Amino acid sequence: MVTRRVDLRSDTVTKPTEAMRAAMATAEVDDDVLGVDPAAFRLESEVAEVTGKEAGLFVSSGTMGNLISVLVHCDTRGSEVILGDDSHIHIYENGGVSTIGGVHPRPVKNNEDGTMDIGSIEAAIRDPRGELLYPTTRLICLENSHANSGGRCLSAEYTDRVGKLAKKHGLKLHIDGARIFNASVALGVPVNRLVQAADSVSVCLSKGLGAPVGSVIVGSKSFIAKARILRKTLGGGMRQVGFICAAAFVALKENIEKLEGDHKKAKILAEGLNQIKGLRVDVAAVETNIINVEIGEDSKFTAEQLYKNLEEHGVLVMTKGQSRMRIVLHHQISSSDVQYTLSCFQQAFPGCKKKTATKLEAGTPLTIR
Ligand SMILES: Cc1ncc(COP(=O)(O)O)c(C=O)c1O
Ligand SMILES: C[C@@H](O)[C@H](N)C(=O)O
Repeated sequence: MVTRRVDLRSDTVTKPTEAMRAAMATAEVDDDVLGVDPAAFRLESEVAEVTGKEAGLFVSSGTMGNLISVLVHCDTRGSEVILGDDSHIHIYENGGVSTIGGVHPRPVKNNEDGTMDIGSIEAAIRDPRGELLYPTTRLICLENSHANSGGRCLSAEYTDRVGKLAKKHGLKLHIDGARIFNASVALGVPVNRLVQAADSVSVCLSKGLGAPVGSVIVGSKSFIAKARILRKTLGGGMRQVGFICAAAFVALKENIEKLEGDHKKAKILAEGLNQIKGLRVDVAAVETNIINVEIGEDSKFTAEQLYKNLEEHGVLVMTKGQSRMRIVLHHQISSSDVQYTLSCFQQAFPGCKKKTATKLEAGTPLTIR
């Protein structure tokens, strides 16, 4: 019988801490649809402050944050949004920008580091003289950190270049910042600098920061005013929402400092997995809390079979196709959980690669049972 559970499926799986539960129990709440919930206002103001934007709006999820942001920027029929072909908005949000918002997606190839070539973005911008034939480009979306590339971080300089391109063509720039705090910590760059060029950002409190629910979108006051109306239209107006905003405020205050530890554990786990014969991990690409693990063609396992093997030992991951799986670290995964996870993989793949182990950071002993 499995006595241990190590949930590495996502950083969305965390449970509220005691401090979050206490904050929820004592939260001062009121009707947020009427704009008077004090805990919601406090959280929105704090996230706006941290991101350097004028205002914020609490929404139920990152998906809703992205949807509202895209629809506010693309509020005219026939609008088109340029976004990564491997972006979360394009891949995992049920095509909401189109099915709900009537916005046409214009995917541009994501590079392995989560960026899109600036030239490719510019080439995708529609020529306004073709309006008889083409949709009208109104928005560019970036994602930082970039989940499907394995949590890779977009630099402030790259983001500024995309912002400059957007302005040159009269476009807006939205950043899916579900894990912007992970990028900030990994790069050592303040969040407000990373998103300086953006007209709007969707910031998840429910990912690496560990809040039970919610995101905050930030932007100009006029953008947020429109977003508030659209949130209500989409049924996202919540009444005494301060209960969950209070927990998110605790997450914002207490958990940013834990992100570096998540990243270090991810690196240690990545190093260990990459030493296992039959697995391949691009360790250098592990910049934050996400690890993509490739299962070798010569392996006896498919991702699904390995998933089941790990599950029998209480280790939960996500599969991504036949030969890839994703592991996501979060603040409720301990170093001991990392060691246990490595040993479970080791049992499934007996034998280490012949290559010498990649040098670990000093002081990070790695032992594989
Ligand atoms: C990069 C990214 N953006 C947006 C989302 C959507 O967030 P939610 O699951 O809260 O809708 C996710 C989900 O984890 C994500 O990874
Ligand atoms: C799966 C995906 O939608 C989710 N955002 C995650 O990263 O866990």
